[in-house]
Amino acid sequence: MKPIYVGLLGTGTVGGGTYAVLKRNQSEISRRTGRNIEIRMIADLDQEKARCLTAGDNVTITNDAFEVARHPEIDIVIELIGGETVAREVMLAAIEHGKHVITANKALLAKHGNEIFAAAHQRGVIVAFEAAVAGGIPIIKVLREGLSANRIEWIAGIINGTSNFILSEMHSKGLDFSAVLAEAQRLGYAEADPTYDIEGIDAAHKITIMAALAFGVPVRFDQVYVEGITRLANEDIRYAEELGYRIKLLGITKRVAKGIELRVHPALIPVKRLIANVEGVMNAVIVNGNAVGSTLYYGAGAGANPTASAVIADLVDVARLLTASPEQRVPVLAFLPELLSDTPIVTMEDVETAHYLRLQVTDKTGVLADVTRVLADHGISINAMVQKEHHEGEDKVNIIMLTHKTLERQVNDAIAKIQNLPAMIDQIIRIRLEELGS
Ligand SMILES: NC(=O)C1=CN([C@@H]2O[C@H](COP(=O)(O)OP(=O)(O)OC[C@H]3O[C@@H](n4cnc5c(N)ncnc54)[C@H](O)[C@@H]3O)[C@@H](O)[C@H]2O)C=CC1
Ligand SMILES: N[C@@H](CC=O)C(=O)O
Ligand code: NA
Repeated sequence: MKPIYVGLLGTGTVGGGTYAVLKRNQSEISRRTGRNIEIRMIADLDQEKARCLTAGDNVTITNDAFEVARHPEIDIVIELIGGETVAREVMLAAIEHGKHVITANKALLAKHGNEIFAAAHQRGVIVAFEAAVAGGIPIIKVLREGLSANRIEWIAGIINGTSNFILSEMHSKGLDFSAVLAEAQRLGYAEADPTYDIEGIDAAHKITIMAALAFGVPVRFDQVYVEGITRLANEDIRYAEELGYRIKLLGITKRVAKGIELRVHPALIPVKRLIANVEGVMNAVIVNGNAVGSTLYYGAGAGANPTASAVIADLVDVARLLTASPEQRVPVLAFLPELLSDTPIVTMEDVETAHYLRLQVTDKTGVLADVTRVLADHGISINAMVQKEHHEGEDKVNIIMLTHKTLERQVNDAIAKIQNLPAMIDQIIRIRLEELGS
């Protein structure tokens, strides 16, 4: 039987890994698909890089991604160039030319997914994107197929390898933020613009995609609440630890009475939870369904080989479905496109969580009474409180409070009031706390 011909766009970290893993595991993969899958054309602006990678293999190399996307011989196009402009145009061009498309580009799907999915549906081709969320963890497969018996209640995940790597190194080695980021970049984990990683934007892209699959809603990146790890201080990581918590950057989406929560922010998690102990570039995602309960998925969230594993799993899936009619395929967002719902995303002010608050105050009597009065006035009850001893010669103390679950709006109002008390020395630090129990 004729091999399946693939066009590969981009031979960087993921593209290079995809080429190498496909070559290495070719015979094993053919035993699964019954057909050979051959990368026949490659486009990269840096053609030399592509030549080194293919080392004399029978592959046509070009710097024009559109030439590959439109080529009549190509059955499947894999987009691994990143970005949102050319990537969007080339994906749409490939779809228009009847190619099935595979991408690892979460930014593209979170922002332009609705357009791309609609174009693919109309043309009857597949859009596959396992590598776009949580790297090598097959979480898209889980949400689309494995848990399809469930009404998904919530998802919480460590879904950015770079920021988890940074937090882990800061925590375990006390290393400086920028040195760790440079190492993550060297290892190929970080995005082309690493602010996407450290400011939570990449995690927001991924939670947007997971929310769409979990709840059967369109992708709505513009409505995610996003807060990164750049304002986290080492002392908060230390104080959290003393209280039995670890700080992680979480992507969370949850079904609540008013709609769907969709948020990314650092959070304290009890150290006893497995997910609190996920370190380095590893990712982990908890999916809670109303039949299965909580399930946990763990694996490498970034890097050449783990991401290639996900890209090639998509290749195998598409290869198996090439002869199936569109109605026989699993819907791209897990629910039938005509049955997607318009459940609203709730604003952050309407989200209810517990909080860690660190107040930096002048060490004098009456301060604590003033603070607790404001909290009580706002209906905020305190779960635990610690006063950290001040350093010699300093007039400042840190008061750490853990609150019970409270509406974000109430906490915002209370923080604003407390911030104005004369004893306050610095900005109040607030980090949300997630128990992540079942
Ligand atoms: N690096 C990782 O661990 C992961 C990356 N991703 C995603 O995979 C995609 C690729 O990421 P990386 O491989 O890390 O990037 P990269 O920067 O290492 O590679 C991109 C490649 O595309 C080429 N390229 C850029 N624009 C092009 C154009 N217009 N035409 C032809 N070639 C072009 C570049 O020359 C480069 O070789 C991105 O969307 C990224 O978000 C997803 C999961 C993990
Ligand atoms: N930059 C991303 C790469 C994978 O999606 C990350 O660090 O997780
Ligand atoms: Na994945």
